[in-house]
Amino acid sequence: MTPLPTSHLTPVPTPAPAPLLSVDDLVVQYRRPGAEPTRAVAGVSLEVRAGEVVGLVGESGCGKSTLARAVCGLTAPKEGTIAFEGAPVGPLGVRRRDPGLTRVQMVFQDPYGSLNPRRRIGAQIADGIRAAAARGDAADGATPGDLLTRVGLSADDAARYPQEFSGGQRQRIAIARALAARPRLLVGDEPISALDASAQSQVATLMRLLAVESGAGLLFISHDLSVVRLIADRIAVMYLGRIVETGPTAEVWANPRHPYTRALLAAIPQPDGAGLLPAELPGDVPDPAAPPSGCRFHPRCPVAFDGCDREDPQLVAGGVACRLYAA
Ligand SMILES: Nc1ncnc2c1ncn2[C@@H]1O[C@H](COP(=O)(O)OP(=O)(O)OP(=O)(O)O)[C@@H](O)[C@H]1O
Repeated sequence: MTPLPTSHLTPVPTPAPAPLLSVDDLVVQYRRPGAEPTRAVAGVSLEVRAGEVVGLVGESGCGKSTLARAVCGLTAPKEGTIAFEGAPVGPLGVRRRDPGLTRVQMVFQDPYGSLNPRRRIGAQIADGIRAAAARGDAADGATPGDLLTRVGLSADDAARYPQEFSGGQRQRIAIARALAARPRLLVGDEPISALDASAQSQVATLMRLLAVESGAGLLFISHDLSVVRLIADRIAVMYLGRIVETGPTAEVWANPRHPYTRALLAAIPQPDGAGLLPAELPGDVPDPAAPPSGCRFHPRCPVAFDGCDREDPQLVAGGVACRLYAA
């Protein structure tokens, strides 16, 4: 049979690559005996693409760490899905035994607690190299010494112990250890908040540089918006278990829309002592075990209006969950 001519066929467009991380309607809850469950993450959807840095910001208690821990398989979700490179990740028990889990690496807040004080740092970094090999990732030949050099330390430091280093240096070691596992996604959970001011932007910039250079995505959690502005391509603002605004960093910075985002920006100290915007944020984040009715932010919102205590605004396509912007 004569084959059909194919030259007239319209080329099939190449589909956009699946996001590296895709979180859909995620709920994570904690249970305490005799108390209402705490929904620390109460329906979050979020994507991170390869080579992209997403900054997750919000006050203490908003659920940022809980979200990060769920993404890394350290906390089981109650509802919703987490997909990695297009494939849903399984329940926690399965994930713990899955060497593929090491494709996601986390850098924690506490540079003193996250490294084993009794082991030389070279040996701890070598664990990461072995983890990548165990899941069958082609080795790039990097040694612990090479990785230490990449984070600005010396190859000779591999023979030393964590307590011989400053907080900023330890965080660099933690980053080298995470990178050793050749992650596709790096998650930084407040990785700079325990560091002194001079080390903060250096460590944040280093994380961005190394993640992007290796084609990995970076989910960078911080309550320091000025640092997030420096390194993130996209910002997601979290309040009481929900994402309330998301968008390209420059856009959110130039035109913050959610009253909570505006208040966070207003709180950034400026050289002249004034905030960026004339807004203020009264009170604290409420207890997630008993969230306010309607919009969770309404009791603290400077522009709440009739109905905000009843209607719960969803994150719309424009990237903001606030009735001020409802169609
Ligand atoms: N193990 C736990 N058991 C019970 N409640 C918890 C637990 N961990 C966190 N929570 C609660 O869940 C909510 C969200 O906490 P989470 O640490 O995720 O927030 P966060 O935004 O990362 O804050 P921080 O920056 O202070 O870590 C808080 O109300 C917190 O008290």
